[in-house]
Amino acid sequence: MAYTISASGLRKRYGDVAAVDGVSFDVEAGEFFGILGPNGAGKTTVLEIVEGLRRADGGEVSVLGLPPWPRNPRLLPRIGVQLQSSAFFERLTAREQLQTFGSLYGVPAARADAMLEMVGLTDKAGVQVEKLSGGQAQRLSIACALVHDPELVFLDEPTAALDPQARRNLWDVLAGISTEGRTIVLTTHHMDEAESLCDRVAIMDAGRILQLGAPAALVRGLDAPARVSVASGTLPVEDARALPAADEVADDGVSLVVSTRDPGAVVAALAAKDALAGVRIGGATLEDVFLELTGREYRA
Ligand SMILES: Nc1ncnc2c1ncn2[C@@H]1O[C@H](COP(=O)(O)OP(=O)(O)OP(=O)(O)O)[C@@H](O)[C@H]1O
Repeated sequence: MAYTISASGLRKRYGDVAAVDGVSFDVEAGEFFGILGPNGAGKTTVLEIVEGLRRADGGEVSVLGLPPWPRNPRLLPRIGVQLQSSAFFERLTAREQLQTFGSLYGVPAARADAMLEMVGLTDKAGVQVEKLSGGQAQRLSIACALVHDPELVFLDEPTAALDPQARRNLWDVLAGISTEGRTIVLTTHHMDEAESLCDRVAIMDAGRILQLGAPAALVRGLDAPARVSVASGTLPVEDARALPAADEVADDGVSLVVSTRDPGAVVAALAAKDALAGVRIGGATLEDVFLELTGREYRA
């Protein structure tokens, strides 16, 4: 099968730092693919190599069947790139900014308004870019990356520095653009973002891919216990330890948390004791996968 992106054995070194240390992955057409990892993991460097912005020291990469390096003009109309720091013309309005980008690709000026609507910025069409909020500017930069209707889109930490609500709004936009067979590659250091948006994720750390797969498959592969929590003081810790199917119990003064492989049995036993105040049940997450892989807390 012809992959939209095929990378094998990519390497890039900056002085003593092996920023990318043998990275291989394939992305299928129409996939929403995430590269997930903490700061400095090498995500941006991988993306830049694939985009044709940076030359690898070693390895092979093909994008839409073509080598991206040396910079390949035939690829440019087919890919959209949203960089971490967007270079806007600050005095232009949001609409003018999009029209300017679009004109580089021969896109009709009218498309600017359709793009503004897609990212929820119609009411900001006449506002100068320098007056947009961080979240609005991020949405505009995504619209700029999409103005020429590329079949493959790269988004480098599109929700960085956004508040939780703006992040959620942007997730809706990103889920929306992942249609019509478009392929999206996104880097993020938010586990929940990758879990919610991506068909498959590559978890990177220190220049390597540690694990690659569908988020749910990675989490299921862990076979990690679920956590049932109730408000602290709802029942004594000793009683919680005696519950059927309780593996571990911890009480931090706010919540009493029972780790278990059988959350149904724990909840039923708590119900029988009338001890369900503030009950919550949580399964393992990608964060647990990262912890398992690296033996340490995730450092975003
Ligand atoms: N132009 C450069 N010159 C020297 N070192 C660099 C350069 N770009 C990146 N590095 C180093 O390479 C490593 C990987 O950086 P990279 O930006 O690819 O990571 P990242 O996962 O994208 O991080 P972040 O989440 O902070 O963007 C880091 O140690 C970084 O300091």
